[in-house]
Amino acid sequence: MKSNQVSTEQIHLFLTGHGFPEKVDSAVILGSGLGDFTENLDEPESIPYSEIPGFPETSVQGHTGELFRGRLHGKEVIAFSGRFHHYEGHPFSRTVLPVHLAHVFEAEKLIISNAAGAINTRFSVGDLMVIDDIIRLFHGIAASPSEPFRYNLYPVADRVRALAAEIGLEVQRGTYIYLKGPNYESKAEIRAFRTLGADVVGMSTAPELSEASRLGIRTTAISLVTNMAAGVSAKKLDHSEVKEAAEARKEDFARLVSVLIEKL
Ligand SMILES: O=P(O)(O)O[C@@H]1C[C@H](O)[C@@H](CO)O1
Ligand code: HPA
Repeated sequence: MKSNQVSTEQIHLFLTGHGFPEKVDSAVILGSGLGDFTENLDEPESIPYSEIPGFPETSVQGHTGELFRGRLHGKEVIAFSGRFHHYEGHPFSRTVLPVHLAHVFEAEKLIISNAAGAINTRFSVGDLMVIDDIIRLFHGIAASPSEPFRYNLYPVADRVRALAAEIGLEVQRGTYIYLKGPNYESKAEIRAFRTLGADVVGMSTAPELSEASRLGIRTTAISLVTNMAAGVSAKKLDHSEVKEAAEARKEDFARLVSVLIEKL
């Protein structure tokens, strides 16, 4: 597994030489605007992506580009504050670098998060949703032709919702449709996606999920609804909504991830 000729094992060696543990319990990939989760880590340390050999930089607003380590409930955690999107020009092999690192750190759990637009009219801005199925359109991810798209969401969404309920949080469950982006969808596309059964739409997560499943990492994926998708509300879409919605729900998002790290 190479990124810019630096293997994930070499990156692991670099990080353990800079205070990171050999192994972690959980790895968390933080979606747009969700980087403040790292404020909840005990004894946090971080390294900017720009200082890690083989790490690309992030170019999307709301992704700081920093790798954190710390502890939560006494468990070792690494958190990627910033991910690599295919639409930024990264090949799929690079979009899954955080997943490869979770693997070399032998993470028992991976929690993937993202900002998403709601297609389901029963959803609202600020809703948290556990992904229980994925639709991909137009963009293959598998390394070789006709390889099936694999993903294995662990555990079942009901368990995530039950744990959320224990801390007084209501969490939706539903299907995430993956679009390459970077532009938002048209109203007609959103209507079409609704008929296909999609509940939210976003531009990440599916490649990471696929790779995590291939590597056998138990993975849970959470969307934060940052806006109603095109045409679902009359409001004009703007990336600033992503930041605002994430800011408004950052504590609840952190509580949810925290209980998943503790009890899943
Ligand atoms: O990294 P995520 O999936 O959270 O980022 C979403 C998709 C786009 O990059 C951006 C849309 O504004 O947020
Ligand atoms: O409406 C959206 N569409 C696609 N990706 C998104 N990420 C946040 N909101 C959206």
